[in-house]
Amino acid sequence: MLSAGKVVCRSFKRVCQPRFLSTMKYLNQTEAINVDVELFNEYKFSVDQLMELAGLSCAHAIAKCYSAESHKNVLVCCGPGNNGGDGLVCARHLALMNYKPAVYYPKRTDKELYKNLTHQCCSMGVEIINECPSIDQAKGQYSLIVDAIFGFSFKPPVRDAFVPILDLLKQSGIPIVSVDIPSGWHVENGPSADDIQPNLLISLTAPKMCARHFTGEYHYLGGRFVPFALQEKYQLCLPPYHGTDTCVKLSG
Ligand SMILES: NC(=O)C1=CN([C@@H]2O[C@H](COP(=O)(O)OP(=O)(O)OC[C@H]3O[C@@H](n4cnc5c(N)ncnc54)[C@H](O)[C@@H]3O)[C@@H](O)[C@H]2O)[C@H](O)CC1
Ligand SMILES: [K+]
Repeated sequence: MLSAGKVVCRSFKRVCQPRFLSTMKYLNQTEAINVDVELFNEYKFSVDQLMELAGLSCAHAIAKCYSAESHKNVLVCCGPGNNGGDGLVCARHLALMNYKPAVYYPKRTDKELYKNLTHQCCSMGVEIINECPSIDQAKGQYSLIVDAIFGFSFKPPVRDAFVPILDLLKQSGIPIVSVDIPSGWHVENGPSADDIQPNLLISLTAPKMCARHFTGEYHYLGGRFVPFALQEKYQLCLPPYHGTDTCVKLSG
């Protein structure tokens, strides 16, 4: 018999502790890529579908930690891959939730999906800035920075084009929200000494191994789209989402 507060993860043979932190799986880079590939190839999700849910869950996690009243002006930094796409979606939803996001998207991906996401942001009045702001400019204009630069496909070291924006994140002192992976961190081994230190980490699908090194204020899980059979196959032992929530607090 189970003691109070313990829960069997659906049909797993494992018992998860309250808040699931002790048994929840932290994926290595290959596992993260494999789950992603299965979602697309076996379950036939399109990238647009998952990106929309991922980006929406990020906007919701941000709203739970930083209100639009206290953190209205948000700089959303978008990288060249799907992590950057999550950032574009997140920016659009933040705008709908009464934040005033601005997007910095230095290496734009030449694909229809990314062009459409950028177009949607522009059409909804989200400012797209072309120059990396200086530290003083950023401090004067933004109270929150969303880091959607690199996700689970990042391979160190950071290439030159992204050094200025990562330096800004390291040096401005503005609270950082990292989408899935704190950019620049090794996906499995975590940060080196001078890497960014986000205040909020939003892991998507399931946390990656680097999240064990996260010491910031809030850790959330988003991307509520993983079919139960896939959760079982990878023994993810995810925490239960509450009601209709798109994200769930892991710590903070
Ligand atoms: N199933 C899911 O969990 C979903 C996750 N989503 C998000 O997608 C990213 C992973 O996306 P992917 O396109 O595979 O990779 P990245 O965004 O991490 O970036 C690839 C991009 O970055 C370039 N790059 C890699 N290393 C470097 C480097 N050292 N310097 C500069 N540039 C680098 C590379 O060339 C590519 O252009 C995941 O984390 C989630 O955020 C989906 O949105 C939904 C499904
Ligand atoms: K990121």
